[in-house]
Amino acid sequence: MRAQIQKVPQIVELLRKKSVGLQHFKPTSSVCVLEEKDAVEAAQCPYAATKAQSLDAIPGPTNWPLVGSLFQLLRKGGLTRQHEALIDYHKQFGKIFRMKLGSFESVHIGAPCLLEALYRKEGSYPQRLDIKPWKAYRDMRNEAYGLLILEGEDWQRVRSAFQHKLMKPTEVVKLDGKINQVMVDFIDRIGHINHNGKIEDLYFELNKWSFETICLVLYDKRFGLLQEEVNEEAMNFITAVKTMMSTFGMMMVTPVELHKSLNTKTWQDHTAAWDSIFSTAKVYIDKKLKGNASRAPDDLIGDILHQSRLSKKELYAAITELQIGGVETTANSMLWFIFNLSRSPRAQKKLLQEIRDVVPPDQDPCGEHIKSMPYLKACLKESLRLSPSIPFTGRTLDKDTVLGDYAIPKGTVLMINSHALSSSEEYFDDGKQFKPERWLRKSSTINPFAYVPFGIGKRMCIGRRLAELQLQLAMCWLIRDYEIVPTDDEPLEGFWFPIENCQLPLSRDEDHVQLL
Ligand code: HEM
Repeated sequence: MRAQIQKVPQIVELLRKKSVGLQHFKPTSSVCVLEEKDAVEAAQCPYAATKAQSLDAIPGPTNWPLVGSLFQLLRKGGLTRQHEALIDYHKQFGKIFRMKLGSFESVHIGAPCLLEALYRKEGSYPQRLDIKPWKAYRDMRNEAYGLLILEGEDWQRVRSAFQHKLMKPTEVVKLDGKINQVMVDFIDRIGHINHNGKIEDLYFELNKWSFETICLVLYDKRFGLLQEEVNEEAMNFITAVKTMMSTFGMMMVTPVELHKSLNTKTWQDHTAAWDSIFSTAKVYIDKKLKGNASRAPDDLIGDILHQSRLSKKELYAAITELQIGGVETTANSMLWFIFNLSRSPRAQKKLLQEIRDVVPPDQDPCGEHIKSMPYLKACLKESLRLSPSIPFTGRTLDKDTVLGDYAIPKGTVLMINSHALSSSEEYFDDGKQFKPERWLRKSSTINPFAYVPFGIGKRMCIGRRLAELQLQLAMCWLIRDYEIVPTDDEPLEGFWFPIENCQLPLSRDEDHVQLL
């Protein structure tokens, strides 16, 4: 099956199957969670302005009428290279700068100290930035909002319904069986689809893997995406998610009302995609609601449906957004995890040793094993630091707030530039290098506010623990059977935003193929 897919970094790895000695060659971006403990231990923000200046005093790039810095950003490579432009702007304007892109104005922060100040002043219902295109669709179709776009007490109500089951490690670990069910198929598929060590589009395969996993967790439904013949319903579903994701960026920087009133192609595609997503999701959520009397121990969503007082409409929106939140982010993180290990044979060897020490050869890796694998955790952390799949998150200030030297008024959108923070040599020694050991040092000097791949505070990623378990288990399965070897040492071009209709067949590079 061939499909259209986003552009992927030029990653080509050679995977050698250790068990049979056959040569397999396969081709190919938490907050992490700032743990409460870390936050407490973190140094207090060293500065708070005695005499704060106004918002207008914050430096920033060109601000032309109507377009702001849009053309400048386009010249720097456009939305797909935004993360690099942000690093450049921080170098040019300092830890805080102000930028306008079309109608979207924001203040960018790129210093742990400013992030800490923001974290400590966080209210009960932190707001992210408004995703207007999503809200416009829901309002038009009279659908509810989910966690990604909800605000205030409604957000907290829905968040609490999911928080316990999704953020508690002892609950999430119960999902290892479902994750492994999909992994068995994924490993099998890799074995089948690599031809002379070449897999045409690993990123697409990883998207199908993450899609299949999150759907099994949320809807208890296997879509068969990793089978030879993928059914139409599944393809339509995955295509709709991709179309929805690839059409909303444009409507973030140009008024969505305009798109709606002119019925632009972007708006039409966006709404058609949401229609398709909702209609499919509703079928499976309804099935779960009907058959919810007897639940398996790993039926996380069944338990939530049973216990929560959310309306059906709220459940549709919340579960659909969990799915949206979990596909691309996890696939992208896995791709980068593979890539980073491909360029660090030493780390890979150490990781293989840890896996062999902990997982008996006749057993599948499971959640319990992961608990005894500090090196695996460090490798994932380091990969997310170097290559976070989401380069920034946002907050809309719900009160006037002093950050550093500036008094920033209520309503201002703040962008937390997590990628700029975690890739900075200022906060990470040898910051451009993949060094998992940095996370294992006894006396670590890493500022926890410099590493936030899953966001921060009350609004941080609710799928973090599930994603981490999924990524760690997947890497165990892969490393146990394969050696990941880079076939080139070309510098990478990272990406974070979907590019439509871009197929990137990865070709075998004879110079770099490593033969057994
Ligand atoms: C490696 C994978 C993932 C990464 C890097 C990631 C990253 C993020 C980030 C940066 C945020 C914004 C947090 C903030 O503003 O402070 C977020 C929010 C969110 N994520 Fe994830 N995520 C991942 C996986 C998942 C998964 C698997 C799910 C679903 C189970 C998910 C669901 C969500 C939801 C619903 C939110 C909004 C939470 C709220 O506002 O209450 N994410 N994620």
